[in-house]
Amino acid sequence: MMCLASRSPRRAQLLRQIGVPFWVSAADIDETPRANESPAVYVERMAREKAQALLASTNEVVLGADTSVIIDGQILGKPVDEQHAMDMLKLLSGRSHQVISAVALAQRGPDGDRCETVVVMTDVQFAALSDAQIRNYIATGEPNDKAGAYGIQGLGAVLVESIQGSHSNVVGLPLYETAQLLERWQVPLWQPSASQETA
Ligand SMILES: Cc1cn([C@H]2C[C@H](O)[C@@H](COP(=O)(O)OP(=O)(O)OP(=O)(O)O)O2)c(=O)[nH]c1=O
Repeated sequence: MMCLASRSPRRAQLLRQIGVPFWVSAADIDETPRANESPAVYVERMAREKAQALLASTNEVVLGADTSVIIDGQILGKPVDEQHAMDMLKLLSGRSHQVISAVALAQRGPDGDRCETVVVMTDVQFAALSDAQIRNYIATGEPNDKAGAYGIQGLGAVLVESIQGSHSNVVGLPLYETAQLLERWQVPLWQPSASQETA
């Protein structure tokens, strides 16, 4: 059975949505971007390192993923505190930004490790937010564990005017592209036993 190398409840739910059976095991990796590393390269490297970190402990296919918000060439990860969340939401207010997610599949093999990645970008147009709206949103606690300090799948839907591209990519796992990758690796989808919780 596939291993999901992620502590994100969103990623687990998205995988269940498409009926992929999996178990969860996550390792800690250093998530610091390298000097002059482009956002797409960084996000892809993070997905790969999250998956590869588990190859020492399983022979199964491992899926790792990473999501970052990009604005003005800057990579926004998760806010470290409320001030940081406020700064991020002010920056996003009234503008469009990119959400980049990468998915990596990795597996040990007799002839060496295998790894394949896919990187997906979605444009997100934010509404113009008042300071009071930003404060109220932060007070809900939703921004805490999310790249760019918002969740499009939750209360944050109110802040998003429109998107161009994949919605699941913004939530943390681009389902169409992930399914294509899984099919190439012959990992089964649409298994009834895996999708019960979201049916
Ligand atoms: C932009 C956006 C991000 N997010 C979340 C998805 C990711 O969980 C998180 C980005 O952080 P990540 O570092 O990509 O993932 P994670 O630390 O939550 O989980 P793991 O590394 O164990 O896989 O932000 C949303 O849930 N909704 C959104 O609209």
